[in-house]
Amino acid sequence: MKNEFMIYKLSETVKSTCKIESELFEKFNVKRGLRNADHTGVLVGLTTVGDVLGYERLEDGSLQAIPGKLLYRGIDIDDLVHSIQHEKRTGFEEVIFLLLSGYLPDKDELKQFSRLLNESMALEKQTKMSIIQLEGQNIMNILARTVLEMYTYDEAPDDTTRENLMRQSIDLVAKFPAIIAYAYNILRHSAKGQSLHIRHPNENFSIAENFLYMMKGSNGYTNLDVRVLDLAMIIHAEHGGGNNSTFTVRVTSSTGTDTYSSIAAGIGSLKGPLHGGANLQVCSMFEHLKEAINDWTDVKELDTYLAKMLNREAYNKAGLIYGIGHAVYTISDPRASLLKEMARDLAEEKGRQKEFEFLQLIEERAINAVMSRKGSKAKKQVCANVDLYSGFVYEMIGLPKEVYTALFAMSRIVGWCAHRIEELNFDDRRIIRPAYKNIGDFVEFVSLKDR
Ligand SMILES: CC(=O)SCCNC(=O)CCNC(=O)[C@H](O)C(C)(C)COP(=O)(O)OP(=O)(O)OC[C@H]1O[C@@H](n2cnc3c(N)ncnc32)[C@H](O)[C@@H]1OP(=O)(O)O
Ligand SMILES: O=C([O-])CC(=O)C(=O)O
Repeated sequence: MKNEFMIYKLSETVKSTCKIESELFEKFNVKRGLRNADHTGVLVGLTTVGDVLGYERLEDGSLQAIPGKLLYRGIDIDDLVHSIQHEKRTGFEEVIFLLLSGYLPDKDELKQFSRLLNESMALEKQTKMSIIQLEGQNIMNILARTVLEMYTYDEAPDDTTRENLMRQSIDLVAKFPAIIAYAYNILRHSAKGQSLHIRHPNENFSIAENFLYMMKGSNGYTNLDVRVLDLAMIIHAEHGGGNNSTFTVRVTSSTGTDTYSSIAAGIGSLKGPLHGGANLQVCSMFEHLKEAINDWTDVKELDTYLAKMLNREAYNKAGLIYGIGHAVYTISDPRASLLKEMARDLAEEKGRQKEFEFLQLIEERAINAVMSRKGSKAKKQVCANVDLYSGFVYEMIGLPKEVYTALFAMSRIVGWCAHRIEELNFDDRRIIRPAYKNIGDFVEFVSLKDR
């Protein structure tokens, strides 16, 4: 038997071994996707890091949809972003401080903390060499592998004391930009034959500026690009304990494993097209719709096409419209609204209003398409999520699509670390270990000679 046939034969068995009747989930009261019947999440933990609000529970137990709110250590991100924007400065460093420590730094603390971050940004020679050797296509996989390798260069990799966790967290947050920028430059060099630049991070730059500098060199970006990237990073930094990647970090942390193993698992989760990888999916979908729709203002033409997409007849036949829908948010995702504001302003500046307006129309008609498809059975309102406008914003500041999901990781590493520290430091903590009911039959063992 050829190896291919053996693989085919084994994979055919999956048809029956993975078949689980839908009714059984209800019969055994299984919360599919850890979700209650009304689509709200099953409560599995308590946190003080972030809060994600999309609905209110009324006294009679029913749900009331509300405009989305996101709090970082109790502070509304709308307020954080708007005040930093108003002051025309960068603020990611103070958000890192806030999320890791629980309070906003004063001027001296921020200065010292920023210096500590800057001093930790450069990569070890060995790490640089192994990124060069990897030269892979997917930067998320290179990031995960590099993080796992950082274990080797850490003198106390398995130490889970508070101080060591904080040191490792700061180190990871500081090093992600260089890992991602180097991985991209090596990819560009090997895949597109362009000159290879490995720029040393500048100790006087913010994280956002350092990333742009390491990606593109000092003449490759403007002050506005730095501020836009900084705000986008603030917006993506944290999203409660229940989002798939943070929960993955909390689940793995609950075993007491090392920081690098746990963060690499979070990166793997974030890469998925239903989670952080959706920002890349939105870009491909937007490119596709720009081609497929003749008149970008024709609502009927777009509606017909979106209905085909939901019917699995068009685009990638997944039946999804990327950048739409959220497990918690109903009326709006506050981050999508902030990114949309940024996209509108940038589009005006860069003369790309037509594309912005088309994306905005896609948002409106896609929400309508998903809701109409559900009709009276719709349990929940859908809205645009954080991934709908982020890629368009990144593209307008000249960043290549290969780094979009990695940029999400470059921000969310902060939330992951804050949650890991919490998971390992509250009293009465316990390994996370839910249950799966086995619905298979009991089978008698048959010895090899009798099979
Ligand atoms: C950073 C982030 O992770 S943000 C999310 C990024 N992901 C995407 O943009 C991918 C597209 N969106 C989706 O797949 C989903 O909306 C998710 C995965 C984000 C959330 O999924 P869920 O929590 O299961 O959504 P929710 O419970 O609100 O589902 C409501 C219904 O609308 C449907 N729906 C929700 N979003 C979409 C969508 N974008 N396209 C088609 N149908 C959708 C769901 O299939 C569900 O149908 P069902 O009741 O028959 O199961
Ligand atoms: O909360 C979620 O399920 C996904 C999300 O938006 C995020 O992690 O930013």
